[in-house]
Amino acid sequence: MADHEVRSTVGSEPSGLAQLRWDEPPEGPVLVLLDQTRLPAEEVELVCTDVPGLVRAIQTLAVRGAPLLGIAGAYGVALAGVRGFDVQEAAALLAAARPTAVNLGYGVRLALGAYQAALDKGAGPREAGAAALAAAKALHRADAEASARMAAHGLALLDELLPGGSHRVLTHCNTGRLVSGGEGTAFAVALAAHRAGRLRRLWVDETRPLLQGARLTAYEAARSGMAYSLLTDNAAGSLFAAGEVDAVLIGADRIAADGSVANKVGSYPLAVLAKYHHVPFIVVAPVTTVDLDTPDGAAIEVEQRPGQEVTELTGPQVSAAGWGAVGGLPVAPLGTQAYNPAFDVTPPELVTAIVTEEGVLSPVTGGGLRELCARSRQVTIS
Ligand SMILES: CSC[C@H]1O[C@H](OP(=O)(O)O)[C@H](O)[C@@H]1O
Repeated sequence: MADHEVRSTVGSEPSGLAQLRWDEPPEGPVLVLLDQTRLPAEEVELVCTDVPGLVRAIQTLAVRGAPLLGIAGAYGVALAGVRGFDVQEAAALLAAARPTAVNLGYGVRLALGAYQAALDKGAGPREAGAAALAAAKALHRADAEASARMAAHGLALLDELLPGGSHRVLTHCNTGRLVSGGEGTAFAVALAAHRAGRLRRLWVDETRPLLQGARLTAYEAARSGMAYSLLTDNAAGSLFAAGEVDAVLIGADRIAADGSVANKVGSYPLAVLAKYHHVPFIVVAPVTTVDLDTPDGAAIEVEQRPGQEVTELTGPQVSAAGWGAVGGLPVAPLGTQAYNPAFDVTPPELVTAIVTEEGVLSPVTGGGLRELCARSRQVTIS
């Protein structure tokens, strides 16, 4: 069950609503999400009281973005545990909600492992649920810390690569606080550059078809005070040709063992443009987005989404018809078939650097990735 509770409408100042928070009202524990399908028009909180409601929120991108999906997945297992639902079934439903972002499965497994370990030590279901909740909260904190460290590493890299000290950065999709326990991944680097007085402009790809750039990155950029301009995805090429892009900063949903990067569809063409125009193409992602069990880009499952998201002008929304029901403005003849992959894959040779909380990997090699992951500290559950 997931109910909309309008807590605020968008004003000039951020409402301060958290992108995701655990709450324990008298009627029982809930997971509260800032519904990203309603932004930027409304800041609406979605209150999830059970796992099917959270699964629908994930599938309709009310909650989205790899790191935050991991956190939401962990809280989903905790919600099942503390409310006495079937935790194994809940974990399976959550892990299958979206296939590409590896963080989702990671978060689910982390909380499920804590739940099972508590049971193995003789705890009852409620205590085990509390252990899963502690794991989810620990992941939430760890991601916020990772975001801050990525921002610092990323800004240092920009300063090293772009000595002018006034960076024009292009970004794709949305990678700010709406995808993270902290200030995000790629957007957090741009924010750090802005705060340091070294961001001349953020070029924001609108990111068709769900417009995460226009709706969400512009929303976050506007509130940060940085100079930014929105562009249609197909205008990016002319910006490169005009010499207006100093670097590309993007996030990731899954990084394979060879350094191939799955990210929002439209990322691969930017990597080709960056290569042709000798512009750094920088991926910013926490180590939890690296999947050493997936050997290469061809092995990454790319989510295929409903064609209506292309043939109608709107984002997905939850409705009586369930997730994926889209009530938009048709922009193509009725019955038009659409190709709508949610992601594409960029090969490592087109990636200048991968910035993680453990440091920067450049050039991108499988060995370097494994070494970086080996440095990563496990999430400590207090
Ligand atoms: C840094 S995670 C953000 C990542 O997630 C987005 O996908 P979606 O909006 O479908 O969740 C996109 O790939 C971003 O780069």
